Amino acid sequence: MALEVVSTNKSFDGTLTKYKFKSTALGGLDAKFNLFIPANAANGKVPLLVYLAGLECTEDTGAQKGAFIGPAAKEGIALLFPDTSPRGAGIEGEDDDWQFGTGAGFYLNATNPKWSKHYNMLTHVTLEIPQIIEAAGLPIDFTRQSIFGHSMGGHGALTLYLTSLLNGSKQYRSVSAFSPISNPSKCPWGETAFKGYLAGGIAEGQDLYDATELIKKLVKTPAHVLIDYGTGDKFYQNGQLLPENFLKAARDQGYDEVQVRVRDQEGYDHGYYFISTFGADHVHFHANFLKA
Ligand SMILES: N[C@@H](CCC(=O)N[C@@H](CS)C(=O)NCC(=O)O)C(=O)O
Repeated sequence: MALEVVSTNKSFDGTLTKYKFKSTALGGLDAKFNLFIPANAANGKVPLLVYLAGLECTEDTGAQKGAFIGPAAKEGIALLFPDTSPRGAGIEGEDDDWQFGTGAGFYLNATNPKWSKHYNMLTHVTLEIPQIIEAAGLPIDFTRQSIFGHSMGGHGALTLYLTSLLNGSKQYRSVSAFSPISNPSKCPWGETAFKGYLAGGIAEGQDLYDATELIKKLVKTPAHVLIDYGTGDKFYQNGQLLPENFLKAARDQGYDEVQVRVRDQEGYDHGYYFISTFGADHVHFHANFLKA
């Protein structure tokens, strides 16, 4: 697994590099990711904040439009931007619908044989990319990782974080999300994904990949969660996000506002003008834990 440099750009005194490699987790397809390394990495390894983007996005979306790089450079934190799905698997129907298939990997490991060779974004993000970065000798301290994301990527960030608390690996110190799909087994986006990718359908998704269900399984485990969504978001209004369900489950589980904070931001929509407004806020939230 060799890492190939596709492009490099200086940004905020650090370097944003796009890499490409042959991904085993994605069935041998080429995979790309962007990695921002701040200038202070010249003095030693730096913590990592992983950003997962939403439907139809790529490894470039968050890097170009999120306004995360400046705040991360100031805090001395690296940023990792993976892609949102395998590319070019050639599976029948893969490109028919923007909500499923290409650009819509949902950060899970598929168990439906039709998708399971390629659609393994969970392993790709949590294991494969960290391993390949470490093997390349890049100055990242993987014992200090946090994760955030948007929409489908907010779902990914929440489920990867909560799973890492449940399985005891504590891979991520904190999680935040913009407009996350918070209860996917109860909304059309999540139902379509779970029915398509998982042999066990919605029941399997509800058990393994639904943030609202996962937080119900946590007992007295300290958590650090921040969520922002906009009240003018049409996907929120149409019941795709359901942040209230997640909030209720968290409160029922005994998490107070310090541990699980869900903020409704008046009038904001689903797009990157909203995300970039609160981008620095989210980076600073994670810096508290990554630099503790
Ligand atoms: N194409 C979709 C919208 C897709 C969309 O909003 N994608 C979000 C993630 S769920 C996104 O981040 N898009 C990229 C962008 O806003 O730059 C529609 O027809 O409504």
